[in-house]
Amino acid sequence: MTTTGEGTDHRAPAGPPAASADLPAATVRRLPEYLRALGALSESGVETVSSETLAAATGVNSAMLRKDLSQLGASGMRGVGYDVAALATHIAGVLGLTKDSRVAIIGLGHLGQALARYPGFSDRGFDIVGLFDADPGIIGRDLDGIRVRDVALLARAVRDEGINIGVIATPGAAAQHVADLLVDAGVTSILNFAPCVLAVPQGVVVRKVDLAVELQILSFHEHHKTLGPETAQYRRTGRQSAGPEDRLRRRR
Ligand SMILES: NC(=O)c1ccc[n+]([C@@H]2O[C@H](COP(=O)([O-])OP(=O)(O)OC[C@H]3O[C@@H](n4cnc5c(N)ncnc54)[C@H](O)[C@@H]3O)[C@@H](O)[C@H]2O)c1
Repeated sequence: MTTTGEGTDHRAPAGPPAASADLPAATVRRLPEYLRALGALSESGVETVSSETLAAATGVNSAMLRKDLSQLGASGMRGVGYDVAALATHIAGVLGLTKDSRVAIIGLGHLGQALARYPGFSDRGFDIVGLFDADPGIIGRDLDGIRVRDVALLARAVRDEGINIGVIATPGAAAQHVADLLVDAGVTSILNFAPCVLAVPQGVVVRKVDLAVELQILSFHEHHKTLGPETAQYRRTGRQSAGPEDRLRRRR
């Protein structure tokens, strides 16, 4: 048996998670990271892992990781650690990854084609089964064995082929129309890359991905790291104090 980490303190969870639908959103956001780290450990032949090692592999502190896992129903046992395979199965169950998802990408331009060709989705149980576009110059193209179809055929494909996740990679102006097509066909999970807010009925979950927003957040941290602690008041109140402005002017 291979174990990583000293001072192990938890074992694999037993039984189904209690009320996983009520998990805090922040915990849910961390679960895929735990799963990824557990997958890497498993591939290296590691069978048990301490909370400290798993926390280090996922970039969270170990107290938070233990709290997250206890909310999933993980029980702890000193000196044993988490069973890697059992914990991975448990988290996959909470995330609903026990059956493969069937994904359609709509909009096969620069981004859509990159997503369609990325092999990492199927490794994690997301099978890309449908590619749809509105441009006759793109419809009919073969992308790694999948033919791009006319978006007019989307609704029928959703019903006939069990597509349950739609990925929107069209320009913003077309995104709401595409979302409407997906929802009308019965899709209740949408990943939206277009820079717009989608209106969807209750019960439909939309996750928005915006790398520009992530870059802006990075920029914020970089900016305030450079300016130092004087900016704390600005961060708290939104009012610019004289200090950072002066320092900025000195740097220009
Ligand atoms: N979220 C992010 O981080 C991120 C990053 C890059 C791009 N984007 C966004 O992703 C989207 C795609 O970007 P891109 O660079 O690939 O654009 P692109 O112009 O290269 O591709 C867009 C594709 O959508 C297709 N399309 C247009 N209307 C359609 C419709 N009604 N139905 C089906 N297909 C339709 C076009 O024919 C084209 O193939 C844009 O909205 C862009 O702003 C987001």
